[in-house]
Amino acid sequence: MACTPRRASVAGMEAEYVIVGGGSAGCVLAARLSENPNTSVILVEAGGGGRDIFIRAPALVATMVSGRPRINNWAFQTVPQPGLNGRRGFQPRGKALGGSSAINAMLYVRGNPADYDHWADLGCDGWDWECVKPLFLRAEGFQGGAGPHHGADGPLQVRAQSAPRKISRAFVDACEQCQIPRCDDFNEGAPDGAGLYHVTQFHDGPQAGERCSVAAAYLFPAMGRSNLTVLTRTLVEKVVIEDGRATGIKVRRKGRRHAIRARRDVILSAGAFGSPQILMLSGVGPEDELRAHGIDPVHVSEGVGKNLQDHLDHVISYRSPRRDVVGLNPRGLGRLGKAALRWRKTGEGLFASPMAEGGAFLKSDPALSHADLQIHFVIGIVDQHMRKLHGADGFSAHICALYPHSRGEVGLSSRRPGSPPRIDPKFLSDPRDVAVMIKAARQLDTILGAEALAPWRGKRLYPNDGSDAALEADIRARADTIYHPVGTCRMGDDAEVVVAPDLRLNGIEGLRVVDASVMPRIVGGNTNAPTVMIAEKAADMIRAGV
Ligand SMILES: Cc1cc2nc3c(=O)[nH]c(=O)nc-3n(C[C@H](O)[C@H](O)[C@H](O)COP(=O)(O)OP(=O)(O)OC[C@H]3O[C@@H](n4cnc5c(N)ncnc54)[C@H](O)[C@@H]3O)c2cc1C
Repeated sequence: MACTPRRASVAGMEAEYVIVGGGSAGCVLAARLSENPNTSVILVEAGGGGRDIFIRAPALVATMVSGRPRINNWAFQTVPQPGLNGRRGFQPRGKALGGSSAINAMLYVRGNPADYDHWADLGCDGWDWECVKPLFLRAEGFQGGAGPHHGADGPLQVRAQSAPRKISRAFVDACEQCQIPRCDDFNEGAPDGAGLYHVTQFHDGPQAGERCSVAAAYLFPAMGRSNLTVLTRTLVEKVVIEDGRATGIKVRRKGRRHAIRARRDVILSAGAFGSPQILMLSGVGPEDELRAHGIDPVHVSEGVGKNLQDHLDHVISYRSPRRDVVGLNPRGLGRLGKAALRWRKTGEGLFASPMAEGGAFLKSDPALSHADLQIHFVIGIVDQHMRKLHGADGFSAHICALYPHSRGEVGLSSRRPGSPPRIDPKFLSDPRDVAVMIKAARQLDTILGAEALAPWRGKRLYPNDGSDAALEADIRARADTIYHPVGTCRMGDDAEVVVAPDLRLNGIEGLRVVDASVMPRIVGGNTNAPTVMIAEKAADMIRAGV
């Protein structure tokens, strides 16, 4: 396996393509570009190898997300959010090969076809649904076989959950009792209704039951190629730009600085926080932000770091008298222990669960043309991203507004590479988002109060009287991200965009951004599959010389 070279020196390394960040997008690019034996690729990742048990065992996601301790997680914080009573939000991000797909909930959702048509309307030629749908299908290895809405031969293994808990089915029944129709597949056209999520999990071969991170899907099978070098535990500090052209990167590895040259392109795939941060550290970004940190502008691009969009999420939790849910108490931990042993033998059972088993797409207003809210139904109590632990057995349901109007930004907290970016989502800064979240919280309340969930319902955490004022207060006191930051290197064709629809950086040769940061507008669903699609399309364009 040609992973981190043991003896070869990093100094003096060069390749045609140098990819920064081995996350969802970076792994797709490294694998696709190195399919051509006549080209060479170096992939540089700050985190580790992405193969440990925390990543492979789906249920262990709970130990990574909280960032306490930091396992494969950058565990960023936002600046205080006035919309959230001045609280700092928490922003987990994957730090390992696989990136955030190594610590995510594995939910496979593409969003609404109309989202991509809207991208095209925003000046992203070639990114409408008709153009991108085949790329989703090419990426997918669906257990249920190929069909009009699924691909079966792609690297990303996708399956229906093998053994969802009874309570998740009861959640779907509860939705039906609230006139939300049943939906068997959220990826058959526009998602609408309640059902069980499909997951990016191996269904085939010796890894069956393990998480299928994008590294496991695309990169690991390609690591034997002699034209692909993968450097882990290597921090990219900046892009080197000479005479208006990106010629390579500066990295820090084992305490030493090195330069790596790119003969053709440097490709930034460091995610919605990492990519704008690296651009700014390289002198590319808003002039005031650069000068405030003593960085001489190499190229002023006011859009870098702007347009941050994320799904703000409100969660309601109940204790449960039943034992067929997850609880962090001696009996619950005993059940998890048994489930771990079963999973090791069979790849099945509670340890294979994404925890967020059930879901729904619904409308905050019946007059809307499509769903603008999404629910994640979780089989245990989740409070503050698992940073506040409860011993009781229980369940939680999250609801988020899919199309927020608030726009935030990413900047620098320091000019020192390795320091965290300044993240300001500006949650609820647009009052329209407050109104939608109040409606969302009320709908979730009604669903969780439905008859189907009665056997599981115990005492509710954080009860309120259900008035607008009480719901708003609860949202401002507790809501936070559901982990979908995008948009900070926006693609499009107007003067403020960071990248053109070919994902080349406007104003600098030989530099592209390929990751969730290029989305001009957040999609109405989870963001991993869309990011994989973006990287598949980027690989096509790069190979075609676009
Ligand atoms: C807890 C959590 C749960 C989620 N659940 C889901 C889900 O169930 N379904 C879904 O579809 N989406 C989910 N998401 C979102 C989804 O995983 C992300 O949108 C997607 O992975 C983003 O891909 P990316 O390539 O843009 O960035 P990432 O995958 O985050 O990759 C960026 C990579 O760059 C590396 N990097 C950053 N800076 C540097 C640097 N300076 N030098 C070197 N390397 C660097 C990082 O370590 C990382 O590996 C979740 C995310 C999180 C955090």
